[in-house]
Amino acid sequence: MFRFQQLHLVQYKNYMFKNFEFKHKVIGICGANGIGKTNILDAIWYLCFTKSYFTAIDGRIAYTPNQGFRIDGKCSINNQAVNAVAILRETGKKEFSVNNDLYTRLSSHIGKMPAVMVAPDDVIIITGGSEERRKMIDTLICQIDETYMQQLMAYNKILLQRNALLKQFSETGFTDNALLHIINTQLITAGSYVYKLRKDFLPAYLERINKHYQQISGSNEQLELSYDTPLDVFNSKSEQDAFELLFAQNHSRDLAMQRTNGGIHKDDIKFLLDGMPFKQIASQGQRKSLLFAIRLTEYELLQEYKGFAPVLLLDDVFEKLDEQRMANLLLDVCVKKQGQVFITDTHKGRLEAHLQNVGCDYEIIELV
Ligand SMILES: Nc1ncnc2c1ncn2[C@@H]1O[C@H](COP(=O)(O)OP(=O)(O)OP(=O)(O)O)[C@@H](O)[C@H]1O
Repeated sequence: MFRFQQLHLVQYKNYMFKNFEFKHKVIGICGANGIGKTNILDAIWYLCFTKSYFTAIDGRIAYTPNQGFRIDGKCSINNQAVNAVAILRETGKKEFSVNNDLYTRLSSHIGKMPAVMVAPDDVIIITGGSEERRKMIDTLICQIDETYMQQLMAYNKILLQRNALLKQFSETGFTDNALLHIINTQLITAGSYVYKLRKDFLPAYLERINKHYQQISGSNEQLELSYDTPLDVFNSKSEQDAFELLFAQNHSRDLAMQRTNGGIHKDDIKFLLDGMPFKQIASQGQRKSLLFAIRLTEYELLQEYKGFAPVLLLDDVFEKLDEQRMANLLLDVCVKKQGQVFITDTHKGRLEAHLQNVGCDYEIIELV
């Protein structure tokens, strides 16, 4: 079991200095727009992922006009006390420690404190570009497989180097094929691992999303989800061979365009509804149902791989679904599922009524 008991914020967004205690399984956080509800969820996310869910640049997090912040979280994971501390020093230096052990590599923390967020802007996963869906897959698999994360980081770094090299070839008018071969080999080694895991992992993941979608939407809509990768053309080959063939096929194009046209950085997930692209024909409600289906699947998979439930962070979800669907979902996540749930809403009465209705063990934090 993974539970937060305390969260202490110093100069984190709108909190100059604030302490929160959590004693229950479900924590409802309510208050007016802009009061800082989401910022609490974000601070929890920060402790789980060593970065903010909403703010890409750490320097923008500190309570304006100060610099630097600190988040202290006390939790228990399978009855072990865990004290996670994230600090951004005024110099811009970032430190992260668990039980006073300072990480030398922040990435080693990923997966130790699993979490799932549902936030209003997340429908971008469905409506946005392919990078949003790759981020969705990677956030999940990185929490499950540490090597995947390392290989993915290596791939992204080498990809930048390869693109810079292609540019340099064009500028100097000289193509160093020997050097390109070396960098291709490095890229293929890292990429093959990521490709293999995506290929092994995604079919069952997508099937589960589909199952959850049918349950949430209460319909028999024909939703099709598939892993879409340029490496597919060589599917019968090993991952390594597929990559080599793809690079060989794209060789002249890569040189002409000065960038790498094929690889796992072009992967996508295709969502089709009744044979049509989901984002083109789905209603708001259908998009929201799919988003919940995605997050519930992530939750379940993390629970299975970790042996304990992740923390679930639900930001402003009441606007997302109709009353009955919301009630069903809350019953599922607040009662049937094991993990701790943080849920924000502007209306205290509505939030409390929902939590009372499902009969869960809850507390309300009212921000004023
Ligand atoms: N670096 C910062 N310094 C000071 N205040 C900040 C900083 N970053 C964000 N804020 C403040 O945090 C507030 C937004 O907080 P948050 O998003 O948590 O609100 P919320 O209660 O979730 O609102 P809503 O109900 O509208 O979603 C804003 O008032 C914003 O000005």
